[in-house]
Amino acid sequence: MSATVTRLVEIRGLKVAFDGVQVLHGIDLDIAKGEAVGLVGESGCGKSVTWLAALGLLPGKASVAGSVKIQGQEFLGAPRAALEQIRGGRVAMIFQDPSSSLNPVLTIGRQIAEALSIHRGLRGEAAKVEAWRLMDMVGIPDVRRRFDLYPHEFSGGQCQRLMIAMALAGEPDLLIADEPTTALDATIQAQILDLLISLRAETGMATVFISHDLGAVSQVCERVCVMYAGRIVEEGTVAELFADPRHPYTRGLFDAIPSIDGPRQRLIPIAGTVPDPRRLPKGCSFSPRCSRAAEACGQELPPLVSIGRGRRLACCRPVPSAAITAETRCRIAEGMAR
Ligand SMILES: Nc1ncnc2c1ncn2[C@@H]1O[C@H](COP(=O)(O)OP(=O)(O)OP(=O)(O)O)[C@@H](O)[C@H]1O
Repeated sequence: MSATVTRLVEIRGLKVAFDGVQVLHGIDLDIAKGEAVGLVGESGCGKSVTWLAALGLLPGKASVAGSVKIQGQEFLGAPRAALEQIRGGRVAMIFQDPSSSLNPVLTIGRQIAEALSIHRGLRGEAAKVEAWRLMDMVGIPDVRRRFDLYPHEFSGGQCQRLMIAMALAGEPDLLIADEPTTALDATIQAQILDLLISLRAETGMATVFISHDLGAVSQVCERVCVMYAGRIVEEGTVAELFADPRHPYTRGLFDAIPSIDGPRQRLIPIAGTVPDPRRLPKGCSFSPRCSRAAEACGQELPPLVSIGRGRRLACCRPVPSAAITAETRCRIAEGMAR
């Protein structure tokens, strides 16, 4: 975990339930200033809910407990006005489908200018000039003309760039990018990843990158948290985790990366599916799918414990370090290089 002095976000014991069904079981997570952290795991593991809960964006039926401090200020249960001031300002979030977040009946320029007015008090010509600068910064060509276009006049990749421009309007300390490239084709995905990397270098903002794609995470992030069934099960720097994944689930995610090397290497999907939060198995939630599970794994829930500086693991029978096969290493290297 990061030193207190550089801590931007401190999440402790974050729990979420919908209609009495618990989907998040006590997340502890720190983000340091300027750091890029990836959250990976299969669909339904709780990656999005973690951040929607942290930012007070879940629907009213959700019950949320724990503590979320951003720059030392408690976020959970804070008055609505305080939340709104921080959201979109010091903390911004972008989503998978930019077209659903952009207003189709307002020009792009007006939407960015509005964000600048709310978060930085800019109006008129000053807002326009700053909007041009932001559009240019995210790689939109011919910004003066395009300022007056509507969202449908931009491609999917450009709409994601524009969403990022709007997110930057509040000069955020933290950008949460929830599957920002999933809806885009491979070439555009790579361009958006490059953009996120260069913007972080330029602005110094911290980034949380939520993704199924371990390769993309390795490009954008320094640290990764692997989530399963509403819990963090493994955490480490990209270098450590990719060289030595200890949780059988993390290892399974690596084995399930499609190989670009054709049929010579088989993709090995993780057997079974993420459990329904209403019917979580006893003990370790991953144990019914785990090839290493022993009897004890179905009895006791392994706590998330530190196994080294910045490294955490929740597993009774971790993969021995030496057990990573050459084939898995090859997949990992391919994933990182992509
Ligand atoms: N509004 C909601 N009402 C009820 N259950 C919800 C709601 N939002 C999320 N959930 C449940 O919470 C759990 C975690 O969902 P979440 O969206 O965080 O998963 P995820 O890991 O982000 O998956 P994906 O990659 O598909 O977005 C899932 O079981 C999901 O069905």
